[in-house]
Amino acid sequence: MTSGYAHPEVLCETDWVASNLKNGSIRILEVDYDPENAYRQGHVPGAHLVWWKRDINDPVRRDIINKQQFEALMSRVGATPDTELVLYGDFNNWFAAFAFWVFQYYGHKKLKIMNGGRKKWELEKREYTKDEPTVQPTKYVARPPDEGVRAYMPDVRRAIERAEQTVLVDVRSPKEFTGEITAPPEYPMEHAQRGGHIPGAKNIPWAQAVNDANGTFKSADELKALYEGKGVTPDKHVIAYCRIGERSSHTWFVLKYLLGYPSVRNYDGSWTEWGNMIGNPIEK
Ligand SMILES: O=S(=O)([O-])[S-]
Repeated sequence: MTSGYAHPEVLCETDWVASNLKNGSIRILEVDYDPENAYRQGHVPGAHLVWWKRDINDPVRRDIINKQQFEALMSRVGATPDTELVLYGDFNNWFAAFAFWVFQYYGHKKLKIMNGGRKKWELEKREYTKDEPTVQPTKYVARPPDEGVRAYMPDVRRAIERAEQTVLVDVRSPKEFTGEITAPPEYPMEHAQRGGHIPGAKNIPWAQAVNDANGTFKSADELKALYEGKGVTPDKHVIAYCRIGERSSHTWFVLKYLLGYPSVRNYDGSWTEWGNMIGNPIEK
């Protein structure tokens, strides 16, 4: 169900994907945390693999891919700036939402997330294949980055000073928020140097926006109650953050597209940058 969302066009249902698979009008990308236990076990027919660690994150610079790397990725999957890309993945679309944010940043606007991701496709026992698609590489030229979707450390400093106008949303687990642990509990990620959170941030874990049973997004009314109940209202500028900006991409997507908040940015430097910078104020 996509009704009630501010921008339902950025979501598609599994039925819609299944019926458009064969006509070649869409390009499907599976974005995984762990391809060995996801894409390589079988995927939606025609889906290309995007592995967050290799394809959308630069391990040397410890940053998102640069414009040239983005163009190379789009070229590899045979996309042009006009290609409609459907993203889905493991872990309730955690990494698919991260790809959505990175692709938006580099100006690719024709994007949809398949509601429910791998989980729902599997639950519905739909067709899977292990065959990897082959396509003719394209020459993709990205648009200039859209800085309107990204927040940087100075933006966060300003947000702390202007708390009546801007709200920071920490989407990590409560234990990361309080500083008891310094990496997501479920997965072997690198740890930040210090524990805690950015002063004044509200803790709303990202997965609260998802129905655990099938990985789909909660209804617009449920999402509204969740965020507005914690003071994250559409009249404020919102900055979402997590450890390195992946889970917070999911919350960015929910607030910007499903609820239609006018001013939402993802701080991908996130806790790893803020907390590791000695001198930055923190709370526990
Ligand atoms: O999602 S994450 O960047 O916090 S690992």
